[in-house]
Amino acid sequence: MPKSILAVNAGSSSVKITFYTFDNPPRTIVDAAISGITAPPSTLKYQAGGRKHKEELKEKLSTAQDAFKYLLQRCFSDPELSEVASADDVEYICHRVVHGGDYRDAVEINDETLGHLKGLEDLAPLHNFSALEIVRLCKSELPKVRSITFFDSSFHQTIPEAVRTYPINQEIAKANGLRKYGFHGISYSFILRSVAQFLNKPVEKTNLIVMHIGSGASICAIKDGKSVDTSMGLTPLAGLPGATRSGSIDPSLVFHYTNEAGKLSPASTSEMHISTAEDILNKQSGWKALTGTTDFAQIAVPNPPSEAHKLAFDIFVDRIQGYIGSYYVKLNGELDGVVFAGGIGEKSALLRRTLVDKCQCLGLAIDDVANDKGPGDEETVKDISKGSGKGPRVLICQTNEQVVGFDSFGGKALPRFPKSYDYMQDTEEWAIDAIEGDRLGGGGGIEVSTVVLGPGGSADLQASGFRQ
Ligand SMILES: Nc1ncnc2c1ncn2[C@@H]1O[C@H](COP(=O)(O)OP(=O)(O)O)[C@@H](O)[C@H]1O
Ligand SMILES: CC(=O)OP(=O)(O)O
Ligand SMILES: [Mg+2]
Repeated sequence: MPKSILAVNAGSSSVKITFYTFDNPPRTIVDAAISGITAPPSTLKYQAGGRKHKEELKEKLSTAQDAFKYLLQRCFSDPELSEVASADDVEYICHRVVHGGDYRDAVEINDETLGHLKGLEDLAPLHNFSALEIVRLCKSELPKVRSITFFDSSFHQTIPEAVRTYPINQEIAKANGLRKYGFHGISYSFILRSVAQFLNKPVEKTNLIVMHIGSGASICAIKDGKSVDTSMGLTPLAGLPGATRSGSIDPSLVFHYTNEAGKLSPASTSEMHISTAEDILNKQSGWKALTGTTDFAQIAVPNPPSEAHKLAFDIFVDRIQGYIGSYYVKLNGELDGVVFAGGIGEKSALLRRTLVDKCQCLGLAIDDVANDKGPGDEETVKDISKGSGKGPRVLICQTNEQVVGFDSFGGKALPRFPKSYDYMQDTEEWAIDAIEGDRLGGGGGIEVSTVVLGPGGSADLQASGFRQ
């Protein structure tokens, strides 16, 4: 029986896994997620074929590793899932890792790469630690399955030097890797391809301002298909506020907030170190600190339940508006579209309308009916602009961080795809572009093997190829 690909997305409080077939396009075999790991009881969502299931779990799952083991067992023991009955049915495990440091491409896990990634753990403690715990678990307990890590930061390697450099002592900055990295890149890469295809434009001629706004929120300026700036920085804390994150603040604020700022937080473990300041700004700020809820659906309502809820909404709108203005100028006003994505971006019609109204001077306008309706289940990109096509489009994109792009896995042949380049001739133009693209590190004489997982219906393998 052909083997499957397992995609894993370990967040700070949730773990999501999806098994895909190797078909073209790939079929989702099963989608399973556990949320609320840090705030029990945990909730399981499970979807396989036509079966959908949600339950509160009695089991105490306090770490991402526990949640991953539980999910894996649940899938392997499902009698209706003959395709994934054990680890023998899995060829690759593709992990979303938020911080990839200087890695431009996805990497296969071995002792060397794992050692390097361990060195980055402290830079994204809320994210990398849980992802790498799962990578380590896979390495020890599923040793025959190859693990490949895909980085949120890779997409932003194109950010120019003046944008990514902090004006601090450069020797110290270089020695410690202190620069802007940017995150949510797996999502931005999916959105870029989906939107370019939707607008019928080549990726490398597409200019967008994209918002990935969920419980972690960021915004990205994309010029000619490349990230030129993004709001997150050295860590995912910078930029926009989020469910529990402050976003950008005056850095000296922490020393006025508490004189314990530099001490280790009680949340630290022997392997994971978080300072008190990091803990406060990452986990005890944002909507939660302002309103008591981390659920933006309770904040983005026409009649907010309190002044604090209204303030939280206004703060978010203000910060996003500031970035849109700045990025519009950075893109020289040459903008194809403004894209809303992520849990809030995809679901909050109120936030979209408020923001677009505030950005009217840039030529943005929204169609209220289309905006209120939002995208259908199968609609990856939806145009909600008003007017006949003049001015930048206002779009919603239902992003997908599970469908990681193998396109950046340059320089290594994936044995499951020993197909010739011909295999791709009938695929979408953009997929071929991606194979040819410079981010692949491909080109004359270098062996490149690529599987581009991209948009289109239910999110999908668009092409696979192999080139000498
Ligand atoms: N209808 C809605 N209006 C506003 N926010 C919403 C709505 N539905 C969900 N959300 C918010 O989306 C966020 C989750 O976004 P998501 O991108 O899925 O999260 P994560 O960053 O955890 O991956 C939560 O803050 C949730 O409250
Ligand atoms: C990078 C980041 O903030 O990720 P998430 O939105 O999943 O927390
Ligand atoms: Mg997210």
